[in-house]
Amino acid sequence: SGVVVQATICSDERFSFLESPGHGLFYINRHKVDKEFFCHALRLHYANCCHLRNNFGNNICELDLSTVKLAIVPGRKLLVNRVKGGTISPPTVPHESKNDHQFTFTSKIMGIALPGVVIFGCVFMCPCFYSKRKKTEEIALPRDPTSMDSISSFEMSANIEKVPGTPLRHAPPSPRISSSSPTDLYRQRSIHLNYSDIVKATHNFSESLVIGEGGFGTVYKARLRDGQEVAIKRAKKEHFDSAEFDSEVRILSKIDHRNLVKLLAYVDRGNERIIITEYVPNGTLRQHLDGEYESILDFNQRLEIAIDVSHGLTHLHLYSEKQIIHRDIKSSNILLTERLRAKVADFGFARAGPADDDQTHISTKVKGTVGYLDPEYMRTYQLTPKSDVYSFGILLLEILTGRRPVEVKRDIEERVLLRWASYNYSKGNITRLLDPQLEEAIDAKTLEKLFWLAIQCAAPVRADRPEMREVGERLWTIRMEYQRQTRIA
Ligand SMILES: Nc1ncnc2c1ncn2[C@@H]1O[C@H](COP(=O)(O)OP(=O)(O)OP(=O)(O)O)[C@@H](O)[C@H]1O
Repeated sequence: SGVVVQATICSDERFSFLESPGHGLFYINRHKVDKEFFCHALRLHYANCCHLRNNFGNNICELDLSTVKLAIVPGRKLLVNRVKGGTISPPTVPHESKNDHQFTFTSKIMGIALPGVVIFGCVFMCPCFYSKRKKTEEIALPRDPTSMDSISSFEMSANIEKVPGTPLRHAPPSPRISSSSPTDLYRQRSIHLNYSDIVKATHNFSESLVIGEGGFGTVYKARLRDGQEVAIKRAKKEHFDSAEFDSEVRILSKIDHRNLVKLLAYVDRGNERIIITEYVPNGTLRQHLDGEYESILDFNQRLEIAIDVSHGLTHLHLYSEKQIIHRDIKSSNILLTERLRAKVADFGFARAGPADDDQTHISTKVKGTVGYLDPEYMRTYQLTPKSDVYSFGILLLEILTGRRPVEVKRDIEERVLLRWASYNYSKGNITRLLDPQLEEAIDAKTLEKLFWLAIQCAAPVRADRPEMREVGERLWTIRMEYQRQTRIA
């Protein structure tokens, strides 16, 4: 006598429930789950702009958008736990067959445009895209202790002998520590700091030294006793028990590359989680593209920035001790030096790639920023370095057009950058795509190669995306050709 209602929504997950008076059965992908889990997952999909037909689930889960909408404002971070742990089957992933590589030009464009249409539909239909909010919010399903993500976090922390336990995960908060006991101090590259040094350097975390506010904390600019300028990121209390702080520290401590922001030290004790990195003085790429600085980035500078980012990512993917996937490549995470060279920042979502050579991917919860998230990763929960390549494709489009991945105030057909760029590329309207702030006339062939590269990077299927190293090489060649042309002209 119950009524079965079902809907297929984004990420290929099938939700169904049977409700009869005083009783309910809830399923995700035909696996029985409890109501709380069901509703949490449904809210997540709703928040992620899936269109739920006939108000599916609204009566039982009270899908009040105001509780979740803030998590998916375009350009903000999104954190999604995967549904797994034996109760729910992971989606099957299409094999990277030969056919995957045999798209014709038109089908590629179509393939790229279609997810754009989906995003576009979301932008159009989902009121959450219209809400504005400064701070990042996260939403997460209850953490599953058997998930690979939590296991690898645990294993990684066991490997870092210098990282003390994070007391807040295991014990009630202890009072703020201002001593210089060795446990509250992590020394890296000869920087010796303790909590009181940091309090001094930041004038007791003075508002006047704040240079930024991110999802996980406030960033201060400070000068150390030896005169060195540093950025000090102080984690927010509510994020103390998150894995992001540990992740950022672990990853940063192992890498040293001129296109990646360097970790200098960190303090991890009591209520404080503080990361000290090199200070990169010239703002973010997004601020430059938004015209917040006096001069507009010229075309050559933009190419150099793209090359720098590709080199930083190639280092993470290929040459660091462990393969690292950044997972949050976006223009506001690219910091610029005085000479306008780029450094990739914010490793809060970074994680190690597959440990085994035979493994093609890791299965993990989806993290990243809306607008930059690899659709295949979102659908399958399989993370590979190609997810960074996807985000890089969107970033390259930003660099060329000056636009953000999603701009809700634009006309409908222009709201989703990838879709708009793919459409115009396929019609041969390439010069239309170029940032109008650029005063130089750029050769159409150069632009075509660049847009094609960006569109390929942001292909919906990872098999169609180039490796990051190849991306860097192609950018390098395009820049050489461009410079040769400008010298001749
Ligand atoms: N090393 C640094 N040097 C100079 N400025 C920095 C540095 N690190 C961060 N900032 C500034 O602080 C801001 C906040 O950085 P943070 O990495 O905490 O967050 P975010 O990436 O902007 O936001 P979110 O966490 O939501 O992605 C940056 O946008 C940048 O302006």
